[in-house]
Amino acid sequence: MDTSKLVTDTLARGCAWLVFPAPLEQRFLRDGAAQRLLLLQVAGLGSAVFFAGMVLADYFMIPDQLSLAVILRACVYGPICLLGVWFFTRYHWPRLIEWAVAGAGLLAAGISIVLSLSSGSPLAVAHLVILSVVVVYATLIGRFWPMLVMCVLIAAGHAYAVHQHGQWLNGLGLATTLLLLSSMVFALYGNYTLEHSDRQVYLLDLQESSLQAELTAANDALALSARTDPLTGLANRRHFDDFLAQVWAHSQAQRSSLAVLLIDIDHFKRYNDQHGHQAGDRCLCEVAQALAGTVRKTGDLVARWGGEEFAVVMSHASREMAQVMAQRVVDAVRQCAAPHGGLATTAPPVTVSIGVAALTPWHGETAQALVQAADTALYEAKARGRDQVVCTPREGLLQARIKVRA
Ligand SMILES: Nc1nc2c(ncn2[C@@H]2O[C@H](COP(=O)(O)OP(=O)(O)OP(=O)(O)O)[C@@H](O)[C@H]2O)c(=O)[nH]1
Repeated sequence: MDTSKLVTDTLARGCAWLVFPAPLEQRFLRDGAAQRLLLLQVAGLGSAVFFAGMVLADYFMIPDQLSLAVILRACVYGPICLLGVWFFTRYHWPRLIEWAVAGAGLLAAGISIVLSLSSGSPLAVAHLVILSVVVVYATLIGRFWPMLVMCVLIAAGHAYAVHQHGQWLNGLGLATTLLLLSSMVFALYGNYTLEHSDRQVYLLDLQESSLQAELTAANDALALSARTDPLTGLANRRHFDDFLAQVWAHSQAQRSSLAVLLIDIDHFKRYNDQHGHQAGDRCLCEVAQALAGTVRKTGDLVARWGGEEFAVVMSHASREMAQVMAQRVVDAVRQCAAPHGGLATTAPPVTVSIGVAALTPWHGETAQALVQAADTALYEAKARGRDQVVCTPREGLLQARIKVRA
């Protein structure tokens, strides 16, 4: 299934369970991985500092266990947290890192429960409020499902601790229980809402970028078809005109020579009459291929001029270079697989006649005049018996003629 359909379906279905179909979920994790990692790195380092700072609460509430608290906070939780941050910075496991956040929360809560249970202080039960702080801190950054599991386990640990303290449903035990449960409900609700909107926004972004990509592809295809001849796949007349105008301007600025070749298939009407229009189309394609295979220099363009005529623009090409290229085209077409067969004198191969014109453009001349000159040369090639190249006069002479015409 393609991504854009998957995204549309998922948007329509909604993501109430905070999980996308597998390929989308993988992409969601991958795309958000760098940002999540940064957040969790900062939060992980912050939690090591924050949890060490909790030693102040230990000092006031369970002074008899202060040294154990320092050991557990500074020598157990802190290093494990730093190790986790190092591990996930080195190994990018976006799914596991979310569960590691829950693991860190559970470790912090576990340490608080151990400290509370091992203390004989009258405030040992009140010390369990730290669990609410742990829950809020973790759910601010964690993903919903790992946080839900963490909350359930912390709630069970808390219930066990107040039960051990003998304050199940009374006094401070009840107060810390209510505080913990309400913190969990609010924190999880906020967490769910945030993750839900996070996912929704991700889907909408994805949908927009895939629509954008489709639009760009459609525009590109449209632009390509607007300048391509559908039968031969060569550039069409419009593209030829635009390209010639560009090369002309460039050659004028650079004072370099350019050439135009006009190519016409000989006796093509007879070919059509003999073999039918479809075979004529195939023949046009073969000639087009022969042309494209011969004129391959970047900066040159082969186009279908219209009907059975083709045209070539050669940038940075002198009259002599263009003449050599035209002769190669004549040979290539003669060798291509299309047998003429329509006329005894030209059978077996299909042949072309070519008119060549080349000059260095000066002000006052136009590209159209150059094409006109190539057309006149083509006419002459036909008149001289076809299957040949005729070049316009040398540059100076051609320039003079073009000026006279203009
Ligand atoms: N099959 C096919 N034939 C085409 C296409 N476009 C033009 N033609 C045919 O090309 C032929 C051109 O004929 P003419 O202009 O008389 O030229 P010619 O028979 O090639 O004769 P010379 O150019 O003088 O050698 C016509 O029969 C057109 O129908 C096309 O797209 N496909």
